Amino acid sequence: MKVAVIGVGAVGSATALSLVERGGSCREIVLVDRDSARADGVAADLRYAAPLSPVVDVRSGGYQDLADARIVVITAGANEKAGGATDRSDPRGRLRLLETNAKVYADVVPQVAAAAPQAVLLVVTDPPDPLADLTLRLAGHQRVFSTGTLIDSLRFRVQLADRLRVRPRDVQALVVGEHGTSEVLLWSSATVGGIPVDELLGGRGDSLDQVREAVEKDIRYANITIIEGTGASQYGIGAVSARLVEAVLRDEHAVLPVAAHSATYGVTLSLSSVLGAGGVQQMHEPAMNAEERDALTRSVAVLREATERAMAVVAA
Ligand SMILES: NC(=O)c1ccc[n+]([C@@H]2O[C@H](COP(=O)([O-])OP(=O)(O)OC[C@H]3O[C@@H](n4cnc5c(N)ncnc54)[C@H](O)[C@@H]3O)[C@@H](O)[C@H]2O)c1
Repeated sequence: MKVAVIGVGAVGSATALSLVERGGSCREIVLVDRDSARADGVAADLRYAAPLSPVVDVRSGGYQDLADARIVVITAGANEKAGGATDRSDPRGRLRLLETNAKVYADVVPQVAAAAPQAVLLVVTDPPDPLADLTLRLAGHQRVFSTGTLIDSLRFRVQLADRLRVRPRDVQALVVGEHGTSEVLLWSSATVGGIPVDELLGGRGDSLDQVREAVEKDIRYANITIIEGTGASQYGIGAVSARLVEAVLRDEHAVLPVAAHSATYGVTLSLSSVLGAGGVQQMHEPAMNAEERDALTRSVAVLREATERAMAVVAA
């Protein structure tokens, strides 16, 4: 099975490495970048690592090489550092990249859709949710989803696990809404072993308000913390993207907080989504208290406005 990655910068190359190392789900990886020398270099580097993994061929190519790809992962575009989106006090966050990256998508998506008309399209570029709505429009089909808040939900689980001294795999906790500053952390349904996390945190004598504030800040701005150290957040999202590719190729019906267009809300947002062949097959609303529901309504309003701006860039 063929997988393509468009944009072979920090995130695209980390995604390709994770695809090679996870192994088994794809047989061929094609890397495409407008900087073809970069795609050639990353493909050559990875090809020499591939013999250590289950059989996979890695090569660079052009859009013509996307024929028969089952899924195309799009990471092309400016990142937060290049796009000046690294100010924690700026509520726009990743939305600052919207105009720049909508123009990149206007170039990339029609070429992808023409070369691989049956492929599922996974949007990774920031801001991923409005760009996924734009991709729906540009590709002319519904097999589009974004990485959404899976990365934020993993960060939430890791932060809670650290504080509770349990392994992150055993923490059930979701972030929904926008992958961005308006995202909503669902504290009311976060559990460990069936026990609400609030109860466990309270039992440790910690001030719940203080813990919440610290955790929310760490998660909402985790990208900036990473970028301050390395210039680009890449390994976490690379692993997330490879995991999502696997869920689609294996038709897993995996339940994950990824984003797809919701007819109910009229935008692409993350809820509890069922992922398999063809992309997101069902979306369900996790349990929320009134405060969380209000926050989700605000997040949807942010996404609606951003999606309109993305469409306007392409219409102009
Ligand atoms: N969804 C998430 O959770 C998440 C996490 C981290 C980063 N990101 C986003 O992923 C994107 C990529 O980040 P990065 O750090 O890899 O950036 P990068 O600058 O390292 O790489 C971007 C690549 O895209 C290529 N590119 C640009 N325009 C292109 C076009 N028209 N056609 C083909 N290729 C093109 C560039 O040549 C470059 O190699 C950014 O928007 C970043 O903010 C998203």
